[in-house]
Amino acid sequence: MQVLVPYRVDEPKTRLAPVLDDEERREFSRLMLADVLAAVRSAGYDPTVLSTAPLSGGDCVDERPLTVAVNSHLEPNTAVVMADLALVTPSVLGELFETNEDVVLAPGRGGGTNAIVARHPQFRVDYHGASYRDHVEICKAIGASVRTIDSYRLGTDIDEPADLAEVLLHGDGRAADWLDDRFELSTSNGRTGVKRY
Ligand SMILES: Nc1nc2c(ncn2[C@@H]2O[C@H](COP(=O)(O)OP(=O)(O)OP(=O)(O)O)[C@@H](O)[C@H]2O)c(=O)[nH]1
Ligand SMILES: C[C@H](OP(=O)(O)O)C(=O)O
Repeated sequence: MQVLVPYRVDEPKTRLAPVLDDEERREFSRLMLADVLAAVRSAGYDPTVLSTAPLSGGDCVDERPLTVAVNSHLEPNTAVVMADLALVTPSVLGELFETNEDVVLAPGRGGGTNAIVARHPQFRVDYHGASYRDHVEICKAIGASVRTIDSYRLGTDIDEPADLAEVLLHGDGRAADWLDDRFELSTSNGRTGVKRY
């Protein structure tokens, strides 16, 4: 199975700008990418980074917007795993990859789709907005069987400052180490967040 990991090189993780400056967002997003790639490899698969610009040898560079780029590299039996899943582990990826349905969806909080396995030849992605709902509708339209994976680790994409608390609480990769050197948990305002040391 082909495993694509989309990655936007320019201006990564803009929604983290309230707490991380430009250089920090670049560093942190690269470390999340590295953690995701390591987990895919440990699960027994060879990931391809679908990147908007060259990163290191072996990437597939495609400057077009996310949906167009992914669809043009979809072939039956392709997984798409986002690069901002800082909590992902080989075992949850194994659960995702070792399925049989035509399309397997791992929803993210807020309506997105954090990971997909697409085995049906007519399936196409449609990211942004409530893409999980859109992907279910696409499956209905093409008559594809669907399974939704209920997973905290696959469901936690790191988009907003509040998500960083999840990394401090449950991460153990390079991104979590990097964050742990700079931030600590803050429990003073109700919901657990992060604050700089
Ligand atoms: N190849 C490619 N990957 C993308 C593109 N836009 C986002 N991604 C990747 O898709 C995944 C999910 O991205 P989002 O969380 O929607 O956006 P983001 O760019 O990471 O962060 P924000 O700027 O805060 O929206 C991440 O792995 C991104 O690196 C794109 O246009 N092309
Ligand atoms: C790409 C997008 O990611 P989000 O903006 O939900 O993190 C989606 O999953 O449709």
